[in-house]
Amino acid sequence: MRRVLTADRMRAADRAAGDHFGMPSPLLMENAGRELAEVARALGAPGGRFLVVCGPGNNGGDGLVVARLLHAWGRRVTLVLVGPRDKLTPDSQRNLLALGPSGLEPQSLGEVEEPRVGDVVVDAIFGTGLTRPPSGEFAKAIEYVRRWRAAGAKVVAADVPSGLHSDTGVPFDPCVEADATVTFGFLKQGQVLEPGATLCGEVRCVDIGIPAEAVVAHAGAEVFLVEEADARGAIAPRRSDTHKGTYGHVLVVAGSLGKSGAAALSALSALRAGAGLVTVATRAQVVESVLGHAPEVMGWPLEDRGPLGRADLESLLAAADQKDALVVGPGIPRGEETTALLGELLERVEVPVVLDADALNAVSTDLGVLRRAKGPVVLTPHPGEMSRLSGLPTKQLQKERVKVARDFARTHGVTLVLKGARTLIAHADGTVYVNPTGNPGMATGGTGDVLSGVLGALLAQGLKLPEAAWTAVYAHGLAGDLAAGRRGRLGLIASDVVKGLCSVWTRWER
Ligand SMILES: NC(=O)C1=CN([C@@H]2O[C@H](COP(=O)(O)OP(=O)(O)OC[C@H]3O[C@@H](n4cnc5c(N)ncnc54)[C@H](O)[C@@H]3O)[C@@H](O)[C@H]2O)[C@@H](O)CC1
Ligand SMILES: [K+]
Repeated sequence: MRRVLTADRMRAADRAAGDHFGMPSPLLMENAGRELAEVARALGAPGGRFLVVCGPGNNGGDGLVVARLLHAWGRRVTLVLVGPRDKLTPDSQRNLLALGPSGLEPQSLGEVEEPRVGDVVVDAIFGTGLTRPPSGEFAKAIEYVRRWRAAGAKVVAADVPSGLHSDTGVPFDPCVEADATVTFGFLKQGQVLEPGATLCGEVRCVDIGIPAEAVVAHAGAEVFLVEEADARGAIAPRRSDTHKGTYGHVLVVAGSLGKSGAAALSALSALRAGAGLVTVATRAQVVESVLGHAPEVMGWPLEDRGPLGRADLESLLAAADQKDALVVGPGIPRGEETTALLGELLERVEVPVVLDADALNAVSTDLGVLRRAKGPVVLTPHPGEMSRLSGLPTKQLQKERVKVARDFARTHGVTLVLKGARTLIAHADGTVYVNPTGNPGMATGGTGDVLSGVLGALLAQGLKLPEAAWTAVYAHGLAGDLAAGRRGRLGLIASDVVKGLCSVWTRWER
């Protein structure tokens, strides 16, 4: 797990480094500038030019250090300073002064000779201090950097590409697009969320002397980026003295006429994610077609009677008996009584329950049912379903995914998996995990059913929340990545992701 900070928490860590750990800000800036200069140097072609564009804040100060060092290393440097000189921060003023002996004089944007292939642009206009849309000469400078990149120069951003909001990952207009971003001390939220992650290019987090102890732990407000070792480490190797009972029995409540495939995908994925046994509870008329897709799955026929309602409760409770986890929702027939049915089911079932698809739409009409749950509950909405759950327009919630996911998980005492590029896993205690795996090829029908099955299987095998959730999401995304590696993204379908799961386990068993 890598800790991910907001701009506020990063500022607090910077301050603490100076106040309590003997690392004052000028020293941090020097370290930051040196690390950045080294990355820039490695990115440039021999004999290439370095264009360093500095803004008014400390991010610009980092750029001034870069200009001084690259010049001292014998490189050709062009320096641009955007904004009034007398408004520079004290640390930046100091570094402007330190440029004196080099004879480097800041130029204006219009004077600069266009960079070419092999040249490097160092973007030090804005960092974590950007709070509003860049305008005037700042916007113009960002447009120049974008143009120079289009002309073939490599762009390396200091801390954050200028124009990107370092908390939300949402860019202002305009925003720099970088080939690499060198970030200082700790990852920032905006670098691990999309579209920020893409705008950053390759992110390198460098040590500038801020000790981990300078970051104050904030229970319930932490954000972590999940890494492969975490997910891999959560899956215990199989012991030889085990049997199918060891690996849990998942009940999948899913499917209806025309949607038996959703049930089959979820059930099959649960098996492919290691569940010992999987039973699908579905309307009698579709049981056989579900089993037709997967002979390893068992069927629990529910009397045929349209949408799921109160009359199905007893049969579902009987089906849930002796099960280790439930997955409810993929392709279920939803009607007026479905919400009430789910409420009663949650109230009486003690094992973990994954709510997906139409089960989410059902609970969104009465969120109170979540609080009545006896066991742990995980919800796996895509942004459209999240919009119904939260009452927020999709566009708005996508701009503040961390906050929306965290608030929901806390308020309702559940684990929430908010799907989409960089799926978030928010736990009831407020901790948020960001998943880095997955690709746009997975934007295709049925991949959500696969995720719910994997999650159900891990819960049935005894993984606890939130670990089960971030492990399932990581593995599911990696399965999609490995499948896309073989078949490409465009034609990827959910069944390929199911097969990809096996590639994940082989990779992890090695
Ligand atoms: N504080 C520290 O100890 C360190 C800070 N570092 C650097 O400092 C950066 C943060 O510095 P700052 O907090 O000074 O902020 P920035 O350098 O990101 O710049 C923001 C400055 O521009 C102003 N501003 C914000 N939005 C604007 C807009 N749209 N148009 C015009 N002006 C705008 C702000 O008032 C602020 O003065 C980090 O990203 C990092 O690069 C590093 O040097 C490491 C150490
Ligand atoms: K920057």
